[in-house]
Order: sequence, then structure tokens, then C-alpha cells
Amino acid sequence: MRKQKPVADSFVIMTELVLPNDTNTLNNLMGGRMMHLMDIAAAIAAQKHSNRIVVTASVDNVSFRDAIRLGNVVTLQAQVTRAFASSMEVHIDVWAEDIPNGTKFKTNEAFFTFVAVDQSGRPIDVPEAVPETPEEIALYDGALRRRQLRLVLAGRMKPTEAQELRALFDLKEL
Ligand SMILES: CC(=O)SCCNC(=O)CCNC(=O)[C@H](O)C(C)(C)COP(=O)(O)OP(=O)(O)OC[C@H]1O[C@@H](n2cnc3c(N)ncnc32)[C@H](O)[C@@H]1OP(=O)(O)O
Repeated sequence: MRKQKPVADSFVIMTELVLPNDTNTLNNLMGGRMMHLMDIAAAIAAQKHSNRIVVTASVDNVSFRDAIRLGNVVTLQAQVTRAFASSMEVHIDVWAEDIPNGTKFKTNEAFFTFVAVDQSGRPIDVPEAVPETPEEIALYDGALRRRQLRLVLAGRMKPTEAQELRALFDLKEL
């Protein structure tokens, strides 16, 4: 039987201070630097779930809503939402905090997909991820549709095979 692990076991929290080397000429954190931090935090969550080497397979839509300023503290929280065979979806939330001003606001949210691989880079199966809280269950339930959407967009699945995604939009014909 496939091993099971609570999704909470993969929880990761990472905190970074925005320094001059991280910013653009407006003293805002650069998007690429933010993506780098998100990739690392999310990869650690996937590693904690799988106890394997993991590679980034895809990143869903990332929006940059509010600028993060030089001197802000960035907090990233990542957790596996669901595991499939070798792949895991990871949800990540990002907050920026201006400690002297006492303000904190959410800046980003994204879903990453990681694949566990062996020493030769071949995909390898991971434990099942078990959600426990209502929030974890909601993320788990939506993960299959999100997987189908990203695999269709990546040309790895035919839209006609994406049953749960089609049901969401009530698409009878494609
Ligand atoms: C260019 C860069 O720097 S990328 C950043 C770092 N990332 C990397 O280097 C990863 C490079 N890519 C790879 O090594 C391979 O494409 C892998 C390991 C991700 C997939 O290998 P493949 O030989 O295509 O394996 P396969 O078709 O069996 O798929 C394995 C899993 O990956 C998943 N997968 C593959 N591509 C994607 C994708 N674009 N989005 C989401 N999941 C994907 C599959 O759905 C499958 O999941 P499952 O086992 O849970 O069903």
C-alpha cells in the first residue's frame, strides 16, 4: 500500500529581508528575485513531503499586486496540497511586512508543481498527501482540476480527457 503523510508535515515558513541587491531602481523587490524565493520555499515543502530530490515542473499564474519595498521583511509559507504519482502541487502565500511602520500585507499567491526524481532524474512515486483541516481539504479538492488545466496548457493532456475541469465549466462539447 502507498505510504500516506499529512499535508501539514510539508509546511515551510521562510523569512527574508529585502536588501539593496534584491531591488530595481525604484527600490522595489524584483519579480525574478521573488520567484526565486518562492521556488525555494515551495521546493523545500515538496522535499519534506517526498523525502526525495525534486525538480520544478511548472508554475501557475503569479501576479505582482503590490510592490515590496527595500527594507521590508518577506514571509513565504508553502505546503503541499496534493500528491499524484510522482508530482506534487504546492501552494504558496507571500506577505510583506514593514516592521518600523507596523504594517503587513499579502503580496502573492501561487501554485507550483514539483516532480520527485531519482539520482538519474527519472520520476519516482511519492507518498499520498492527506488533508485534515477544512482549508487543506478545499485545496486538495481543487488540485485535480488545476492539474488538468496545467497539463492541457502544457500540451500534455487532451482537453477531452480533463473530465473534472470540463465538469467545472459544464462543457458538454469541446
Ligand atoms: C529550464 C529550467 O531551468 S526548469 C527549472 C528546473 N526544473 C527542471 O530542470 C525540470 C526539467 N524537467 C524534467 O526533468 C522533466 O520534464 C520532469 C521530471 C518534470 C518530467 O519528466 P517526464 O519524463 O516528462 O515524466 P512524465 O511524463 O512521466 O511525468 C512525470 C510527472 O510530471 C508531471 N508533469 C510533467 N510536466 C508537467 C507540467 N508542465 N506541469 C505539471 N506537471 C507536469 C506529470 O504530470 C507527471 O506527474 P504524475 O507522475 O504525478 O502523474
